[in-house]
Amino acid sequence: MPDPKPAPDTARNVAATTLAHQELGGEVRVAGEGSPAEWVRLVDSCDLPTRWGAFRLHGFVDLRNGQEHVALALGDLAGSGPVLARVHSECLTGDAFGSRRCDCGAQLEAAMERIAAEGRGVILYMRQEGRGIGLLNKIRAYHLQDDGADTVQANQALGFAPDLRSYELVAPMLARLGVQAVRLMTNNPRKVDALQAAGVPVAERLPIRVGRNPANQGYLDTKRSKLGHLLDPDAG
Ligand SMILES: Nc1nc2c(ncn2[C@@H]2O[C@H](COP(=O)(O)OP(=O)(O)OP(=O)(O)O)[C@@H](O)[C@H]2O)c(=O)[nH]1
Repeated sequence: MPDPKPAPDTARNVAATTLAHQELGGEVRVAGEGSPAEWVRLVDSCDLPTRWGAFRLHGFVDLRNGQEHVALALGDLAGSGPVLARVHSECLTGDAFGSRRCDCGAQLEAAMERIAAEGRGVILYMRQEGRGIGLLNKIRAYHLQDDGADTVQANQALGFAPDLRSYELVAPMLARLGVQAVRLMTNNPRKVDALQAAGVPVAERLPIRVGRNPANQGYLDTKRSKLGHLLDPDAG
């Protein structure tokens, strides 16, 4: 039997790691104080050779809570013209384990491949697992979906909104990398609106319809019908 579920407001995945604690020193700010540009710090960068190309990996910390985020970059981001970009939300099950319950892993790989082919672009990998409810709550949500709930109903049954993500750190992270405007790979119009509202010029939205399979048909149909994703049911 699973352990009893904690109250939703204690369940957010915001625990600081050891490295983040070192970086934070005495600087932890209370949420809402200052501006997004002050909340995020670029800690360090390194080369990251990958299957698709030689990326640079940039590590950021959110000074409000110690949450760590990364950017995978290729080419001259500060050069002229909007940068091919993806703002990807963490999905351990899809990105690392090859889960077929969602389309996340296929989208991440497709984005890296497109950026490598173009020779310029960036992926912000935001640690907002499970649309912000965290990994263990996503497992609870999957359990409910095993029993018949859809992805929105499962979040709601656990006491969460369907989507808890925020995009306020995207603008300062991109600015730190020299990006002035993006061509955004996404099927999610709410993400485009959220980025524009946060001060990120989105010059173009590029669909990224990959990874449909028999195990995620219902999930993708719910994203289209309840969450507003621009997904053609017959798209590959
Ligand atoms: N709570 C919850 N989160 C999920 C589920 N399936 C995937 N996720 C999370 O959803 C996030 C990805 O959301 P999506 O809606 O696929 O993508 P999006 O980023 O809004 O839109 P795209 O840019 O088109 O991919 C990741 O954080 C995943 O961990 C689920 O059934 N329940």
